[in-house]
Amino acid sequence: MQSEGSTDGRVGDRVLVLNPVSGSGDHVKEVVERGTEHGFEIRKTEEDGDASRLAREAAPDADLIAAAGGDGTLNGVVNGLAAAGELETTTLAVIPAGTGNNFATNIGIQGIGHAFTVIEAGRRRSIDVGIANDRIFLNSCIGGITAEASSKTTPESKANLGVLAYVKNTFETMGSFDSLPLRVETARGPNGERTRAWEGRAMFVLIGNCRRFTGARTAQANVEDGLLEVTIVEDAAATDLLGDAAMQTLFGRDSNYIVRRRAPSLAIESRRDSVEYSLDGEMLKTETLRIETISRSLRIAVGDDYQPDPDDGLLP
Ligand SMILES: Nc1ncnc2c1ncn2[C@@H]1O[C@H](COP(=O)(O)OP(=O)(O)OP(=O)(O)O)[C@@H](O)[C@H]1O
Repeated sequence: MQSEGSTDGRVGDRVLVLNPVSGSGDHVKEVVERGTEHGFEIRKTEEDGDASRLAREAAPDADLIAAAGGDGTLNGVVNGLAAAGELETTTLAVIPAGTGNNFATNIGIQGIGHAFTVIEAGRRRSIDVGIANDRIFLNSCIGGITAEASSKTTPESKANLGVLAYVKNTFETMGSFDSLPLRVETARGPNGERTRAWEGRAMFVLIGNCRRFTGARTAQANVEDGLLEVTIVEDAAATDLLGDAAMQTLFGRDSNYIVRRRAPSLAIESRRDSVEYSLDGEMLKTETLRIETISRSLRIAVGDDYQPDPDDGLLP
């Protein structure tokens, strides 16, 4: 671990966890300069797992932890806060320095400079986080995406399409895709009684905490309602899934292949082998996945464009 901006070796009130290789890797100088100016102690990640470890170590003493990197770095930092038991007591700031920066966009943060303006002057909100088995996700948990496809997604494609890029990429890299025999049980009430079940062959299961995947009126879901947006993409072997138009058909509001639910918790069971899930881009392999939200549990600095209820005032 390298540390900059520290005067006495103790963790300061403000700690910035910096991934120096995320995105195109040209953000380091600006983040270090601005971070130091704003009183942050800077800790750079050196390998996988560092974002979580550094955040966990810093959380007991820090009031504010900033994550500079992409969605993966942010995911690590939030998991570190949770591991330290400081999810609700340490404020998180997001400095977008990744490829897609999906989460930063969702909370109204438009760039590195803007992130520091938000840190000093922006609102604080308490938002929901998702937990899949014992791991936290902020944006999404996606089943049916392989690590191979995830790693081959190009930066351009990620920036333009977000999660759809992963879906499209899976088809492009694999040629064909063996759908997953799954049972998905969603709960209706917050106390977890599972009331609805779907069973069949799914190509993908997408669980969104704060981002609408498709057919969306807005780019952001409600991140303070204690609900997850569940989208099951049923096997559609006959469809040509490679074109953008076909993707639109597949994900459009009226598609026959899509099952949509909103639920505070759910369980996904594989009827065959383990399934690979992507949690904000970080992979997890398991046969059974239990997912729930912890409502309004993460205190976070948000930009002016962030809307607590993005549907408010829109026609149904
Ligand atoms: N110093 C480092 N050298 C190499 N890899 C690193 C280093 N620090 C972190 N990593 C790796 O970076 C990955 C996280 O990257 P991150 O998701 O933040 O950026 P990105 O992929 O460019 O952006 P996005 O997820 O927004 O598309 C983690 O898998 C982690 O293992």
